[in-house]
Amino acid sequence: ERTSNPRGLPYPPGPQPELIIGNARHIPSRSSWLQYTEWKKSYGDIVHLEAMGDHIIILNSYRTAHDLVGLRAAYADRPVSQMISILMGWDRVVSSAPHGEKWKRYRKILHPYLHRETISRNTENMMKDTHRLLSSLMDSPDQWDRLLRLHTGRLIIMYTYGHKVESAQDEYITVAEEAINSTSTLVFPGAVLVDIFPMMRFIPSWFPGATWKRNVKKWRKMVDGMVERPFQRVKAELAAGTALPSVTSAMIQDDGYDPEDITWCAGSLFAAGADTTYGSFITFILVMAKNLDVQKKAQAELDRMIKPGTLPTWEDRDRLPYVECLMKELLRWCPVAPLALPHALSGKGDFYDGYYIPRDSVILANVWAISQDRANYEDPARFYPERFENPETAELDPRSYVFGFGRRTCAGQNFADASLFLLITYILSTFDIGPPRDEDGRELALDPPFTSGVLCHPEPFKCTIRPRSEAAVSLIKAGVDAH
Ligand code: HEM
Repeated sequence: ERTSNPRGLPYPPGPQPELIIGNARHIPSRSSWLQYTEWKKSYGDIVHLEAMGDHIIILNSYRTAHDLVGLRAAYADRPVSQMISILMGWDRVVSSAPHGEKWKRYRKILHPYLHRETISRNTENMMKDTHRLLSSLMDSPDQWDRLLRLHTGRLIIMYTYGHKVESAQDEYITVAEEAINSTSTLVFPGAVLVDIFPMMRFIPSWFPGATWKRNVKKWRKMVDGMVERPFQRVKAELAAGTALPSVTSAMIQDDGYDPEDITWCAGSLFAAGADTTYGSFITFILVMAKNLDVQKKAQAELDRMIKPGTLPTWEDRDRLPYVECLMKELLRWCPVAPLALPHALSGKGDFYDGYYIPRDSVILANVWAISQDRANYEDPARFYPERFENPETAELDPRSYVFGFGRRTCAGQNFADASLFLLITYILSTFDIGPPRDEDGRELALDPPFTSGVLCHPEPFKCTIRPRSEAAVSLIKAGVDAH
Protein backbone atom coordinates (compact mmCIF):
# COMPACT_ATOMS: atom_id res chain seq x y z
CA GLU A 1 0.00 0.00 0.00
CA ARG A 2 2.94 2.30 0.63
CA THR A 3 3.80 2.37 -3.10
CA SER A 4 0.23 2.98 -4.24
CA ASN A 5 -0.45 5.57 -1.52
CA PRO A 6 2.90 7.34 -1.07
CA ARG A 7 1.41 10.38 0.63
CA GLY A 8 -0.32 8.18 3.16
CA LEU A 9 -3.75 9.68 2.53
CA PRO A 10 -6.57 8.38 4.70
CA TYR A 11 -9.50 6.28 3.55
CA PRO A 12 -12.74 8.22 3.24
CA PRO A 13 -14.65 8.43 6.54
CA GLY A 14 -17.12 5.79 7.67
CA PRO A 15 -18.51 4.01 10.71
CA GLN A 16 -15.89 2.81 13.20
CA PRO A 17 -14.78 -0.74 12.22
CA GLU A 18 -14.90 -3.51 14.83
CA LEU A 19 -11.97 -5.78 15.62
CA ILE A 20 -11.35 -8.47 12.95
CA ILE A 21 -14.76 -8.26 11.29
CA GLY A 22 -14.43 -4.56 10.45
CA ASN A 23 -17.76 -3.07 9.35
CA ALA A 24 -19.34 -6.42 8.50
CA ARG A 25 -22.08 -5.91 11.06
CA HIS A 26 -22.82 -2.39 9.85
CA ILE A 27 -23.76 -3.47 6.34
CA PRO A 28 -27.52 -3.97 6.22
CA SER A 29 -28.70 -6.99 4.29
CA ARG A 30 -31.95 -5.29 3.23
CA SER A 31 -32.57 -1.89 1.62
CA SER A 32 -28.95 -1.01 2.32
CA TRP A 33 -29.28 2.21 0.27
CA LEU A 34 -31.36 3.73 3.04
CA GLN A 35 -28.61 3.25 5.62
CA TYR A 36 -25.98 4.47 3.16
CA THR A 37 -28.04 7.59 2.54
CA GLU A 38 -28.37 8.09 6.29
CA TRP A 39 -24.58 7.94 6.60
CA LYS A 40 -24.31 10.84 4.18
CA LYS A 41 -25.37 13.04 7.10
CA SER A 42 -22.52 11.87 9.33
CA TYR A 43 -19.76 11.05 6.84
CA GLY A 44 -20.56 12.94 3.66
CA ASP A 45 -20.58 12.19 -0.03
CA ILE A 46 -17.99 9.45 0.06
CA VAL A 47 -18.05 6.73 2.70
CA HIS A 48 -15.62 3.89 3.36
CA LEU A 49 -16.37 0.47 4.86
CA GLU A 50 -14.13 -2.51 5.33
CA ALA A 51 -15.34 -6.05 5.79
CA MET A 52 -13.16 -9.15 5.87
CA GLY A 53 -10.39 -7.42 3.98
CA ASP A 54 -12.69 -5.98 1.30
CA HIS A 55 -13.01 -2.24 0.90
CA ILE A 56 -16.38 -0.79 0.00
CA ILE A 57 -16.78 2.80 -1.16
CA ILE A 58 -20.20 4.40 -1.25
CA LEU A 59 -20.67 7.45 -3.47
CA ASN A 60 -23.52 9.47 -2.02
CA SER A 61 -23.78 12.37 -4.46
CA TYR A 62 -24.09 12.97 -8.18
CA ARG A 63 -20.75 14.78 -8.17
CA THR A 64 -18.73 11.95 -6.59
CA ALA A 65 -20.44 9.21 -8.63
CA HIS A 66 -20.02 11.14 -11.88
CA ASP A 67 -16.42 12.19 -11.19
CA LEU A 68 -15.27 8.69 -10.33
CA VAL A 69 -17.48 6.05 -11.93
CA GLY A 70 -18.66 8.33 -14.72
CA LEU A 71 -15.31 9.67 -15.82
CA ARG A 72 -12.51 7.35 -14.71
CA ALA A 73 -12.01 4.15 -16.71
CA ALA A 74 -10.52 2.24 -13.77
CA TYR A 75 -13.98 2.13 -12.19
CA ALA A 76 -15.50 0.11 -15.03
CA ASP A 77 -14.75 -3.27 -13.49
CA ARG A 78 -17.19 -5.47 -11.55
CA PRO A 79 -16.41 -7.12 -8.23
CA VAL A 80 -15.57 -10.79 -8.59
CA SER A 81 -17.98 -12.74 -6.50
CA GLN A 82 -16.77 -16.31 -6.02
CA MET A 83 -20.30 -17.51 -5.75
CA ILE A 84 -21.99 -15.58 -8.50
CA SER A 85 -19.26 -15.02 -11.02
CA ILE A 86 -17.15 -18.09 -10.74
CA LEU A 87 -19.24 -20.88 -9.33
CA MET A 88 -22.56 -20.02 -10.93
CA GLY A 89 -21.00 -18.75 -14.14
CA TRP A 90 -22.70 -15.35 -14.26
CA ASP A 91 -19.40 -13.77 -15.30
CA ARG A 92 -20.42 -14.74 -18.83
CA VAL A 93 -23.34 -12.28 -18.96
CA VAL A 94 -22.57 -8.68 -19.88
CA SER A 95 -23.67 -7.10 -16.61
CA SER A 96 -21.27 -9.07 -14.42
CA ALA A 97 -18.42 -9.74 -16.87
CA PRO A 98 -15.07 -8.32 -15.74
CA HIS A 99 -13.90 -5.20 -17.56
CA GLY A 100 -11.82 -6.84 -20.30
CA GLU A 101 -11.75 -7.92 -23.92
CA LYS A 102 -14.78 -10.17 -23.68
CA TRP A 103 -16.96 -7.49 -22.09
CA LYS A 104 -15.83 -4.91 -24.68
CA ARG A 105 -16.64 -7.32 -27.48
CA TYR A 106 -20.09 -8.02 -26.03
CA ARG A 107 -20.98 -4.36 -25.69
CA LYS A 108 -19.83 -3.78 -29.27
CA ILE A 109 -21.87 -6.71 -30.58
CA LEU A 110 -25.00 -5.51 -28.76
CA HIS A 111 -24.62 -1.84 -29.59
CA PRO A 112 -26.26 -1.77 -33.06
CA TYR A 113 -29.29 -3.70 -31.77
CA LEU A 114 -29.93 -1.48 -28.76
CA HIS A 115 -29.09 1.83 -30.36
CA ARG A 116 -31.75 4.52 -30.19
CA GLU A 117 -32.29 4.54 -33.96
CA THR A 118 -32.68 0.78 -34.13
CA ILE A 119 -35.18 0.74 -31.28
CA SER A 120 -37.12 3.61 -32.89
CA ARG A 121 -37.37 1.67 -36.14
CA ASN A 122 -38.61 -1.45 -34.37
CA THR A 123 -41.43 -0.29 -32.13
CA GLU A 124 -44.07 -2.11 -34.23
CA ASN A 125 -44.01 -5.34 -32.17
CA MET A 126 -43.82 -3.39 -28.94
CA MET A 127 -46.92 -1.40 -29.94
CA LYS A 128 -48.83 -4.56 -30.85
CA ASP A 129 -47.92 -6.25 -27.59
CA THR A 130 -48.79 -3.19 -25.54
CA HIS A 131 -52.15 -2.95 -27.29
CA ARG A 132 -52.70 -6.60 -26.46
CA LEU A 133 -51.85 -5.90 -22.83
CA LEU A 134 -54.71 -3.38 -22.74
CA SER A 135 -57.27 -6.02 -23.63
CA SER A 136 -55.91 -8.45 -21.03
CA LEU A 137 -56.10 -5.64 -18.47
CA MET A 138 -59.70 -4.96 -19.40
CA ASP A 139 -60.60 -8.65 -19.07
CA SER A 140 -58.75 -9.26 -15.78
CA PRO A 141 -57.99 -5.95 -14.05
CA ASP A 142 -57.31 -7.71 -10.73
CA GLN A 143 -54.48 -9.60 -12.40
CA TRP A 144 -52.74 -6.41 -13.50
CA ASP A 145 -49.50 -7.19 -11.70
CA ARG A 146 -49.15 -10.64 -13.25
CA LEU A 147 -50.03 -9.20 -16.64
CA LEU A 148 -47.37 -6.50 -16.40
CA ARG A 149 -44.73 -9.05 -15.50
CA LEU A 150 -45.73 -11.21 -18.43
CA HIS A 151 -45.73 -8.18 -20.71
CA THR A 152 -42.16 -7.30 -19.75
CA GLY A 153 -40.90 -10.80 -20.45
CA ARG A 154 -42.84 -10.94 -23.70
CA LEU A 155 -41.32 -7.70 -25.02
CA ILE A 156 -37.74 -8.68 -24.30
CA ILE A 157 -38.08 -12.27 -25.51
CA MET A 158 -39.77 -11.18 -28.74
CA TYR A 159 -37.00 -8.67 -29.42
CA THR A 160 -34.19 -11.01 -28.44
CA TYR A 161 -35.39 -14.34 -29.86
CA GLY A 162 -38.42 -13.64 -32.07
CA HIS A 163 -40.46 -15.94 -29.86
CA LYS A 164 -44.07 -15.15 -28.97
CA VAL A 165 -44.62 -15.73 -25.28
CA GLU A 166 -48.21 -16.79 -24.69
CA SER A 167 -48.27 -17.39 -20.94
CA ALA A 168 -46.23 -17.04 -17.76
CA GLN A 169 -45.59 -20.80 -18.01
CA ASP A 170 -43.67 -20.30 -21.24
CA GLU A 171 -40.33 -22.07 -20.93
CA TYR A 172 -38.35 -19.00 -21.99
CA ILE A 173 -39.68 -17.17 -18.96
CA THR A 174 -39.72 -19.91 -16.32
CA VAL A 175 -36.16 -21.03 -17.03
CA ALA A 176 -34.79 -17.48 -16.92
CA GLU A 177 -36.72 -16.52 -13.80
CA GLU A 178 -35.49 -19.58 -11.95
CA ALA A 179 -31.89 -18.78 -12.80
CA ILE A 180 -32.24 -15.12 -11.86
CA ASN A 181 -34.14 -15.74 -8.62
CA SER A 182 -31.46 -18.10 -7.40
CA THR A 183 -29.00 -15.22 -7.65
CA SER A 184 -30.73 -11.96 -7.01
CA THR A 185 -30.36 -11.99 -3.24
CA LEU A 186 -26.63 -12.64 -3.55
CA VAL A 187 -25.41 -9.59 -5.42
CA PHE A 188 -24.38 -7.12 -2.72
CA PRO A 189 -21.52 -7.35 -0.21
CA GLY A 190 -21.89 -9.74 2.67
CA ALA A 191 -24.53 -11.88 0.99
CA VAL A 192 -22.82 -15.26 1.02
CA LEU A 193 -20.21 -16.98 3.10
CA VAL A 194 -18.26 -18.32 0.17
CA ASP A 195 -17.43 -14.78 -0.82
CA ILE A 196 -15.96 -14.16 2.58
CA PHE A 197 -14.02 -17.44 2.58
CA PRO A 198 -13.13 -18.11 -1.06
CA MET A 199 -11.33 -21.34 -0.18
CA MET A 200 -14.74 -22.86 0.42
CA ARG A 201 -15.20 -23.25 -3.26
CA PHE A 202 -12.71 -26.12 -3.30
CA ILE A 203 -14.77 -28.19 -0.88
CA PRO A 204 -16.20 -31.11 -2.87
CA SER A 205 -19.98 -31.18 -3.03
CA TRP A 206 -20.26 -34.59 -1.29
CA PHE A 207 -18.57 -33.11 1.81
CA PRO A 208 -20.96 -33.23 4.78
CA GLY A 209 -22.68 -29.90 5.19
CA ALA A 210 -21.75 -28.70 1.74
CA THR A 211 -25.30 -28.53 0.42
CA TRP A 212 -24.62 -25.03 -0.87
CA LYS A 213 -22.21 -26.56 -3.31
CA ARG A 214 -24.81 -28.95 -4.69
CA ASN A 215 -27.14 -25.98 -5.00
CA VAL A 216 -24.48 -24.10 -6.90
CA LYS A 217 -24.18 -26.94 -9.38
CA LYS A 218 -27.91 -26.87 -9.90
CA TRP A 219 -27.90 -23.08 -10.23
CA ARG A 220 -25.10 -23.16 -12.76
CA LYS A 221 -27.09 -25.57 -14.90
CA MET A 222 -30.02 -23.14 -14.73
CA VAL A 223 -27.86 -20.25 -15.90
CA ASP A 224 -26.54 -22.35 -18.80
CA GLY A 225 -30.06 -23.46 -19.72
CA MET A 226 -31.32 -19.91 -19.66
CA VAL A 227 -29.02 -18.83 -22.49
CA GLU A 228 -28.37 -22.01 -24.44
CA ARG A 229 -31.83 -23.38 -25.09
CA PRO A 230 -33.30 -20.26 -26.68
CA PHE A 231 -30.20 -19.84 -28.85
CA GLN A 232 -30.49 -23.40 -30.15
CA ARG A 233 -34.16 -22.83 -30.91
CA VAL A 234 -33.47 -19.76 -33.00
CA LYS A 235 -30.81 -21.67 -34.91
CA ALA A 236 -33.24 -24.48 -35.62
CA GLU A 237 -35.95 -22.01 -36.67
CA LEU A 238 -33.56 -20.28 -39.04
CA ALA A 239 -32.68 -23.62 -40.60
CA ALA A 240 -36.39 -24.42 -40.97
CA GLY A 241 -37.14 -20.98 -42.38
CA THR A 242 -39.60 -20.17 -39.59
CA ALA A 243 -37.55 -17.70 -37.54
CA LEU A 244 -39.14 -14.32 -36.88
CA PRO A 245 -36.80 -11.30 -37.01
CA SER A 246 -34.85 -10.90 -33.76
CA VAL A 247 -31.53 -9.79 -32.32
CA THR A 248 -30.36 -13.39 -32.15
CA SER A 249 -31.33 -14.34 -35.69
CA ALA A 250 -29.71 -11.14 -36.99
CA MET A 251 -26.50 -11.92 -35.12
CA ILE A 252 -26.45 -15.49 -36.41
CA GLN A 253 -27.06 -14.35 -39.98
CA ASP A 254 -24.36 -11.71 -39.69
CA ASP A 255 -21.93 -14.60 -39.75
CA GLY A 256 -19.04 -12.73 -38.21
CA TYR A 257 -19.82 -13.68 -34.62
CA ASP A 258 -18.80 -16.60 -32.49
CA PRO A 259 -21.88 -18.68 -31.45
CA GLU A 260 -20.77 -18.57 -27.82
CA ASP A 261 -20.67 -14.75 -27.94
CA ILE A 262 -24.14 -14.61 -29.51
CA THR A 263 -25.53 -16.99 -26.89
CA TRP A 264 -24.33 -14.89 -23.96
CA CYS A 265 -25.02 -11.48 -25.48
CA ALA A 266 -28.62 -12.48 -26.15
CA GLY A 267 -28.97 -14.17 -22.76
CA SER A 268 -27.75 -11.01 -21.05
CA LEU A 269 -30.77 -9.00 -22.16
CA PHE A 270 -33.51 -10.82 -20.29
CA ALA A 271 -31.23 -11.23 -17.27
CA ALA A 272 -30.59 -7.49 -16.98
CA GLY A 273 -33.77 -6.12 -18.48
CA ALA A 274 -36.80 -8.05 -17.26
CA ASP A 275 -36.97 -7.33 -13.54
CA THR A 276 -35.78 -3.74 -13.91
CA THR A 277 -38.38 -2.88 -16.54
CA TYR A 278 -41.12 -4.62 -14.57
CA GLY A 279 -40.05 -2.59 -11.53
CA SER A 280 -40.63 0.66 -13.39
CA PHE A 281 -44.00 -0.58 -14.73
CA ILE A 282 -45.36 -1.49 -11.30
CA THR A 283 -44.08 1.81 -9.87
CA PHE A 284 -46.01 3.60 -12.63
CA ILE A 285 -49.28 1.98 -11.53
CA LEU A 286 -48.62 2.98 -7.93
CA VAL A 287 -47.84 6.62 -8.64
CA MET A 288 -50.89 6.91 -10.87
CA ALA A 289 -53.19 5.42 -8.24
CA LYS A 290 -51.75 7.80 -5.66
CA ASN A 291 -51.49 11.00 -7.74
CA LEU A 292 -54.78 11.43 -9.56
CA ASP A 293 -54.05 15.06 -10.45
CA VAL A 294 -50.90 14.02 -12.33
CA GLN A 295 -52.80 11.24 -14.04
CA LYS A 296 -55.55 13.61 -15.18
CA LYS A 297 -53.06 16.13 -16.48
CA ALA A 298 -51.26 13.48 -18.54
CA GLN A 299 -54.57 12.17 -19.86
CA ALA A 300 -55.63 15.67 -20.83
CA GLU A 301 -52.41 16.10 -22.81
CA LEU A 302 -52.98 12.77 -24.58
CA ASP A 303 -56.61 13.70 -25.38
CA ARG A 304 -55.45 17.01 -26.79
CA MET A 305 -52.56 15.77 -28.88
CA ILE A 306 -53.63 12.33 -30.13
CA LYS A 307 -56.35 11.84 -32.72
CA PRO A 308 -59.51 10.45 -31.08
CA GLY A 309 -59.97 6.73 -31.58
CA THR A 310 -56.24 6.10 -32.02
CA LEU A 311 -53.34 5.31 -29.75
CA PRO A 312 -50.07 7.24 -29.71
CA THR A 313 -47.12 6.04 -31.76
CA TRP A 314 -43.44 6.42 -31.13
CA GLU A 315 -43.46 9.46 -33.44
CA ASP A 316 -45.78 11.29 -31.04
CA ARG A 317 -43.12 11.33 -28.39
CA ASP A 318 -42.05 14.93 -28.92
CA ARG A 319 -45.62 16.16 -28.84
CA LEU A 320 -46.23 14.93 -25.30
CA PRO A 321 -44.00 17.05 -23.05
CA TYR A 322 -45.95 16.40 -19.85
CA VAL A 323 -45.77 12.62 -20.38
CA GLU A 324 -42.03 13.10 -20.84
CA CYS A 325 -41.79 14.86 -17.45
CA LEU A 326 -43.92 12.13 -15.90
CA MET A 327 -41.49 9.49 -17.18
CA LYS A 328 -38.53 11.34 -15.72
CA GLU A 329 -40.26 11.73 -12.39
CA LEU A 330 -41.14 8.04 -12.36
CA LEU A 331 -37.49 7.09 -12.87
CA ARG A 332 -36.44 9.51 -10.13
CA TRP A 333 -39.13 9.02 -7.49
CA CYS A 334 -38.29 5.34 -7.09
CA PRO A 335 -35.07 4.44 -8.92
CA VAL A 336 -35.46 0.74 -9.59
CA ALA A 337 -31.74 0.00 -9.19
CA PRO A 338 -31.00 2.18 -6.13
CA LEU A 339 -27.31 1.24 -6.01
CA ALA A 340 -26.95 0.69 -9.78
CA LEU A 341 -24.85 -2.46 -10.00
CA PRO A 342 -21.66 -2.72 -7.96
CA HIS A 343 -18.52 -1.50 -9.74
CA ALA A 344 -14.93 -2.36 -8.80
CA LEU A 345 -11.78 -0.28 -8.98
CA SER A 346 -9.09 -1.98 -11.09
CA GLY A 347 -5.45 -0.96 -11.36
CA LYS A 348 -3.43 0.68 -8.64
CA GLY A 349 -5.82 2.47 -6.36
CA ASP A 350 -7.01 6.04 -6.70
CA PHE A 351 -7.12 9.44 -4.96
CA TYR A 352 -10.07 11.76 -4.63
CA ASP A 353 -10.90 14.78 -2.47
CA GLY A 354 -7.83 14.07 -0.30
CA TYR A 355 -8.75 10.43 0.26
CA TYR A 356 -7.18 7.16 -0.81
CA ILE A 357 -9.34 4.51 -2.50
CA PRO A 358 -7.59 1.15 -2.50
CA ARG A 359 -7.49 -1.11 -5.56
CA ASP A 360 -10.23 -3.74 -5.89
CA SER A 361 -12.59 -1.64 -3.76
CA VAL A 362 -16.24 -2.38 -4.39
CA ILE A 363 -17.80 0.90 -5.56
CA LEU A 364 -21.47 1.58 -4.95
CA ALA A 365 -23.02 4.60 -6.68
CA ASN A 366 -25.89 5.50 -4.38
CA VAL A 367 -28.51 6.36 -6.98
CA TRP A 368 -31.15 6.48 -4.25
CA ALA A 369 -29.25 9.18 -2.36
CA ILE A 370 -28.91 11.25 -5.56
CA SER A 371 -32.61 10.94 -6.34
CA GLN A 372 -33.59 12.12 -2.86
CA ASP A 373 -30.91 14.81 -2.47
CA ARG A 374 -32.36 18.21 -1.58
CA ALA A 375 -29.44 19.77 -3.39
CA ASN A 376 -30.89 18.28 -6.59
CA TYR A 377 -34.64 18.29 -5.92
CA GLU A 378 -37.05 20.43 -4.03
CA ASP A 379 -39.30 18.30 -1.84
CA PRO A 380 -37.85 15.04 -3.21
CA ALA A 381 -40.46 12.76 -1.59
CA ARG A 382 -43.22 14.40 -3.63
CA PHE A 383 -44.20 12.95 -7.01
CA TYR A 384 -44.07 16.11 -9.05
CA PRO A 385 -43.40 15.90 -12.83
CA GLU A 386 -43.63 19.70 -13.06
CA ARG A 387 -40.10 19.92 -11.63
CA PHE A 388 -38.86 19.07 -15.13
CA GLU A 389 -41.31 21.17 -17.11
CA ASN A 390 -39.49 24.44 -17.61
CA PRO A 391 -36.18 23.91 -19.45
CA GLU A 392 -34.74 27.01 -17.71
CA THR A 393 -35.36 25.74 -14.19
CA ALA A 394 -35.58 21.95 -14.73
CA GLU A 395 -33.99 19.89 -11.96
CA LEU A 396 -31.31 17.24 -12.56
CA ASP A 397 -32.37 14.81 -15.32
CA PRO A 398 -32.64 11.38 -13.64
CA ARG A 399 -31.63 9.68 -16.88
CA SER A 400 -28.13 10.95 -16.14
CA TYR A 401 -27.81 8.53 -13.20
CA VAL A 402 -30.66 5.99 -12.80
CA PHE A 403 -29.15 3.87 -15.57
CA GLY A 404 -25.74 3.90 -13.90
CA PHE A 405 -22.48 5.60 -14.71
CA GLY A 406 -19.59 5.50 -17.15
CA ARG A 407 -18.78 2.65 -19.46
CA ARG A 408 -21.05 0.24 -17.65
CA THR A 409 -24.24 2.30 -18.03
CA CYS A 410 -27.32 0.31 -18.89
CA ALA A 411 -27.03 -1.19 -22.37
CA GLY A 412 -30.80 -1.47 -22.67
CA GLN A 413 -31.71 2.11 -21.75
CA ASN A 414 -33.33 2.89 -25.10
CA PHE A 415 -35.32 -0.30 -25.06
CA ALA A 416 -36.52 0.44 -21.52
CA ASP A 417 -37.39 3.98 -22.52
CA ALA A 418 -39.48 2.91 -25.50
CA SER A 419 -41.34 0.20 -23.62
CA LEU A 420 -42.10 2.58 -20.76
CA PHE A 421 -43.30 5.35 -23.09
CA LEU A 422 -45.72 2.99 -24.84
CA LEU A 423 -46.95 1.47 -21.59
CA ILE A 424 -47.66 4.85 -20.02
CA THR A 425 -49.35 6.41 -23.04
CA TYR A 426 -51.42 3.34 -23.97
CA ILE A 427 -52.68 2.79 -20.43
CA LEU A 428 -53.43 6.44 -19.74
CA SER A 429 -55.22 6.83 -23.09
CA THR A 430 -57.65 4.05 -22.25
CA PHE A 431 -57.81 3.45 -18.48
CA ASP A 432 -58.36 5.30 -15.24
CA ILE A 433 -56.21 4.01 -12.41
CA GLY A 434 -57.34 4.63 -8.85
CA PRO A 435 -56.78 3.58 -5.27
CA PRO A 436 -58.32 0.35 -3.97
CA ARG A 437 -61.89 0.49 -2.62
CA ASP A 438 -63.87 -1.65 -0.21
CA GLU A 439 -67.21 -3.26 -1.05
CA ASP A 440 -69.06 -0.03 -0.31
CA GLY A 441 -66.82 1.89 -2.68
CA ARG A 442 -64.88 3.63 0.08
CA GLU A 443 -61.30 4.47 -0.74
CA LEU A 444 -58.66 2.35 1.04
CA ALA A 445 -55.15 3.38 2.02
CA LEU A 446 -52.45 2.60 -0.51
CA ASP A 447 -49.00 2.12 1.00
CA PRO A 448 -47.50 -1.13 -0.23
CA PRO A 449 -44.10 -2.27 1.03
CA PHE A 450 -41.16 -1.96 -1.37
CA THR A 451 -38.73 -4.73 -2.35
CA SER A 452 -35.43 -4.56 -0.54
CA GLY A 453 -32.86 -6.73 -2.34
CA VAL A 454 -30.99 -5.50 -5.41
CA LEU A 455 -34.02 -3.76 -6.86
CA CYS A 456 -36.45 -1.36 -5.27
CA HIS A 457 -40.08 -1.19 -6.39
CA PRO A 458 -43.51 -1.66 -4.79
CA GLU A 459 -44.67 -5.17 -3.98
CA PRO A 460 -47.94 -6.06 -5.77
CA PHE A 461 -50.93 -4.17 -4.35
CA LYS A 462 -54.63 -3.77 -5.00
CA CYS A 463 -55.96 -0.87 -7.06
CA THR A 464 -58.74 -0.13 -9.52
CA ILE A 465 -58.14 -0.13 -13.28
CA ARG A 466 -61.18 0.76 -15.40
CA PRO A 467 -61.63 1.74 -19.05
CA ARG A 468 -62.12 5.49 -19.31
CA SER A 469 -65.16 5.37 -21.59
CA GLU A 470 -67.10 3.36 -24.16
CA ALA A 471 -64.81 4.82 -26.80
CA ALA A 472 -61.82 3.51 -24.84
CA VAL A 473 -63.40 0.05 -24.73
CA SER A 474 -63.76 0.05 -28.52
CA LEU A 475 -60.20 1.23 -28.94
CA ILE A 476 -58.93 -1.54 -26.65
CA LYS A 477 -60.97 -4.16 -28.51
CA ALA A 478 -59.71 -2.93 -31.88
CA GLY A 479 -56.26 -4.12 -30.79
CA VAL A 480 -57.46 -7.68 -30.35
CA ASP A 481 -59.10 -7.72 -33.78
CA ALA A 482 -56.10 -6.17 -35.53
CA HIS A 483 -53.41 -8.42 -34.04
C1 HEM B 1 -36.24 0.79 -16.30
C2 HEM B 1 -35.48 -0.16 -16.75
C3 HEM B 1 -34.01 -0.32 -16.48
C4 HEM B 1 -33.22 0.26 -15.52
C5 HEM B 1 -33.62 1.27 -14.43
C6 HEM B 1 -31.88 -0.24 -15.72
C7 HEM B 1 -30.79 0.12 -14.95
C8 HEM B 1 -29.52 -0.41 -15.10
C9 HEM B 1 -28.42 -0.10 -14.23
C10 HEM B 1 -28.45 0.86 -13.05
C11 HEM B 1 -27.35 -0.81 -14.67
C12 HEM B 1 -25.96 -0.82 -14.05
C13 HEM B 1 -25.16 0.35 -14.54
C14 HEM B 1 -23.85 0.50 -13.81
O1 HEM B 1 -23.25 -0.50 -13.41
O2 HEM B 1 -23.39 1.64 -13.61
C15 HEM B 1 -27.78 -1.58 -15.83
C16 HEM B 1 -26.95 -2.40 -16.57
C17 HEM B 1 -27.37 -3.11 -17.67
N1 HEM B 1 -28.63 -3.10 -18.24
FE1 HEM B 1 -30.23 -2.03 -17.58
N2 HEM B 1 -31.88 -1.11 -16.78
C18 HEM B 1 -33.15 -1.19 -17.28
C19 HEM B 1 -33.58 -1.94 -18.36
C20 HEM B 1 -32.76 -2.71 -19.15
C21 HEM B 1 -33.20 -3.42 -20.34
C22 HEM B 1 -34.62 -3.43 -20.88
C23 HEM B 1 -32.10 -4.09 -20.84
C24 HEM B 1 -31.97 -4.97 -22.05
C25 HEM B 1 -32.79 -5.00 -23.08
C26 HEM B 1 -30.97 -3.78 -19.97
C27 HEM B 1 -29.69 -4.23 -20.16
C28 HEM B 1 -28.62 -3.94 -19.33
C29 HEM B 1 -27.29 -4.52 -19.49
C30 HEM B 1 -26.85 -5.51 -20.57
C31 HEM B 1 -26.50 -4.00 -18.44
C32 HEM B 1 -25.05 -4.31 -18.14
C33 HEM B 1 -24.13 -3.23 -18.63
C34 HEM B 1 -22.66 -3.54 -18.37
O3 HEM B 1 -22.34 -4.08 -17.32
O4 HEM B 1 -21.84 -3.24 -19.24
N3 HEM B 1 -31.42 -2.93 -18.96
N4 HEM B 1 -29.11 -1.31 -16.07
